[in-house]
Amino acid sequence: MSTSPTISFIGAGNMASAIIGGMLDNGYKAGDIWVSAPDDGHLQAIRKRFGVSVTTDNRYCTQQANMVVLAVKPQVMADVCRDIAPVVQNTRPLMVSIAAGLTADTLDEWLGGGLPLVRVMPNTPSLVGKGAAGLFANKHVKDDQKAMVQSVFESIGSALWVDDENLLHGVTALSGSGPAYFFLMLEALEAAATDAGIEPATARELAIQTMAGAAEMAARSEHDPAQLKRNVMSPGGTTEQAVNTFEEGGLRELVKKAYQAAFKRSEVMASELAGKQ
Ligand SMILES: NC(=O)C1=CN([C@@H]2O[C@H](COP(=O)(O)OP(=O)(O)OC[C@H]3O[C@@H](n4cnc5c(N)ncnc54)[C@H](OP(=O)(O)O)[C@@H]3O)[C@@H](O)[C@H]2O)C=CC1
Ligand SMILES: O=C(O)[C@@H]1CCC=N1
Repeated sequence: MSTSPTISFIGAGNMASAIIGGMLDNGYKAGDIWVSAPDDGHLQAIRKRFGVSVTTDNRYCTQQANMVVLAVKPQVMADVCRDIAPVVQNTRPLMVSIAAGLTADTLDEWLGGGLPLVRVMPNTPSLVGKGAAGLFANKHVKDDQKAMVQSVFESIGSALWVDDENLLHGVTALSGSGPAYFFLMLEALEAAATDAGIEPATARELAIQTMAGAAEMAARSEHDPAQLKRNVMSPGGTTEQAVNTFEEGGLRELVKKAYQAAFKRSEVMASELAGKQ
């Protein structure tokens, strides 16, 4: 990390906690991080857990920072942005939104206009340094500001830029929502193995280690996932039976439908919330 910006998070929920936890494990200092949210009890828990500075005052939190991360639900974003607009129009920090759906133009309008703004679609594995984030910069963002936000998200995983903002719908449906798809797979595998008599704790550990091992292999291997799958499928063996069952049950089509449902929801949120007063 070349610089040490002060970074303020507006919102202290699942995603802010995941990003902050990952940053602190990867070289960022608690003293450079501020967090604001309405519930002081919740904030005190965050302060104890991470040692960051906290306040219930979004404007005060915003004022401290070179980089302000908007980490509230899309539905409250308009009110939050309008409230801090006078501050950011004065201090002109780099604004970063991690909200699903909301476009850079909509956010910039709520913030009073003309601000450098990066939209990031991160995911919760950021907490363990294994995040995957897609990033889009509006036209006001300078190269050093791009480097600043990239440095934050690279400290907690992969950070890849897209040059067309519409592609963030596709990133949201892939890596933003994606951890939930794999958690669902873990739940289902664990349940099947437990039904077959394996102790729940044993089933969970074997399932998790298998998923982590498969992901690590896919990341490191020169082969594509299809080949890696074939390498497990001995002709006439057990895996073939399971994979055929998935294929006959329409797993690929189901995954595509699920992906498209998430994509569509991101688009709908963008257009519904753009008109919010
Ligand atoms: N969860 C995920 O996997 C991902 C989420 N996102 C995006 O991240 C954003 C946050 O999601 P997530 O962390 O899951 O949501 P959470 O509900 O966990 O957190 C929302 C936070 O916003 C705070 N908040 C509510 N109103 C205000 C306000 N007026 N001012 C300041 N803070 C406020 C809440 O405060 P309090 O603590 O007091 O209740 C809470 O801390 C969303 O926009 C979502 O689209 C993006 C990628 C992945
Ligand atoms: O479900 C959501 O809307 C957010 C965005 C991606 C992951 N969680």
